[in-house]
Amino acid sequence: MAGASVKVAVRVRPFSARESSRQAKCVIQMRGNTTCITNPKLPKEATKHFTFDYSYWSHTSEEDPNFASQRRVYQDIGEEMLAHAFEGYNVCILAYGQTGAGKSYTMMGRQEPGQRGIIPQLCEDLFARVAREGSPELSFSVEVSYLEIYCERVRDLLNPKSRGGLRVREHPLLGPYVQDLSRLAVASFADIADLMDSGNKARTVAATNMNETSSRSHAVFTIVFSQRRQDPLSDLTTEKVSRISLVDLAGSERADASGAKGIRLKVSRDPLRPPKKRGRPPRPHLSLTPPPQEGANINKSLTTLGKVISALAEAVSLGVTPSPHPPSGGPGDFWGDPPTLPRPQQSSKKKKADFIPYRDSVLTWLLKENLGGNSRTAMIAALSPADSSYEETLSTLRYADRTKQIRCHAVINEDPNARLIRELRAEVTRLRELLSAQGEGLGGIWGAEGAA
Ligand SMILES: Nc1ncnc2c1ncn2[C@@H]1O[C@H](COP(=O)(O)OP(=O)(O)OP(=O)(O)O)[C@@H](O)[C@H]1O
Repeated sequence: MAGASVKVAVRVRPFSARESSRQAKCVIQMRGNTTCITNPKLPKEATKHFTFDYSYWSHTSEEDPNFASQRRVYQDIGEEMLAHAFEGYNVCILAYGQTGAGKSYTMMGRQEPGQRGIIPQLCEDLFARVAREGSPELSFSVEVSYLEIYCERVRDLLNPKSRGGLRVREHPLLGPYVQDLSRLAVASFADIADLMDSGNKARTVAATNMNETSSRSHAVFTIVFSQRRQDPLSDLTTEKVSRISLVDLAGSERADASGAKGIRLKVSRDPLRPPKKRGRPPRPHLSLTPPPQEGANINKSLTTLGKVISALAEAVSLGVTPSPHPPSGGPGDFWGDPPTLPRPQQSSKKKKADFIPYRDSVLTWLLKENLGGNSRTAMIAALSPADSSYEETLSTLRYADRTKQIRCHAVINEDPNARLIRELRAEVTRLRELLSAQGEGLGGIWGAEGAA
């Protein structure tokens, strides 16, 4: 199979209060799937056009027939990805874009009616479908984890005691994972909504020029969804497991553009000292006083993500299938400086394909399978409409354009029994269809003969 391309959507939000107060001009137009951007400093310069799987116009309001609501975005992207998860594929939805462009709104949204984002809608649909399809033969289990990567350190958002610094390790078959990350079983949408809520409250935020509550970290919400089927004919139990990764990336702008330059994590106590009181540590908040640190570190993961995307796109243009499983040689552990892997002699095309720098950041290492590997992946690039953000928005559009070229090679994650039964069932269906087609053909001839 050639593999499926990463689905790419872009979405433009309304003006923020700050942009409106500065009489911002909208530099984005959308027609069908095409997004156009005009340079406000050179309005006579040709408008740049980009075509994506979806271009969502959310700059106006519900009254506008072209307006893309939270529901519409979910129906196009979330529903498709959930259907793939039920088929047994790993799926991933990533939100990318400048600070304040609307990533968290698209992924999480707000509590008010009609404002919920992809993650809560997908979780609700998942449990609704589980309730509809569950039977004595088919049972489901759902587990969730929620982590943030802040300054290349992983923190468990579902463990009130976690202060970051969890190790990322590699399982020989299952790939990279976070050691000691909580994975909590949930039985209903209410359970998952509670966890989401407490995880969101624990995220590292800061006020920036672009966004009053800017998420400064990359947040990865993962649902491990298992389907166990008892086959009544063979009496075999088969299992399919899919991993649903929902990722809200930190703002992609240069640190100085957001005003985030010169800020760093400020917690109300020394993070190396044990907490005095029991319970959740205070929510990390950033202040503008201490020396710079954050920008470079956040950008390490984002810069590497950009390099991974470029390398994957280049590999596709060279006609090479890159492997997210490069020749192993380093330790199965990623903490601190990534190991340098010894590389065997290979053709220059193959070399290029293996130079996908997944290991250069925690984010890309954890999302390795979702970027060109065993996953169905979608990216939503959030755009600011304002002329003041022109450069950043153009760079987001170019990033999204490159992402379109990536192909993933998803397989159904099932045990060998499940695969055998599924293949035999498909074979039976194929033979039945063949027989009935031949029967119809013969019936047609006989019918014609009978009529003669
Ligand atoms: N499509 C939209 N419709 C209405 N409001 C929106 C939309 N997109 C974003 N907003 C609002 O704009 C503000 C910034 O959005 P959001 O927090 O989602 O940005 P972000 O890209 O996640 O930023 P950061 O990287 O700083 O966390 C929020 O108040 C959000 O509610």
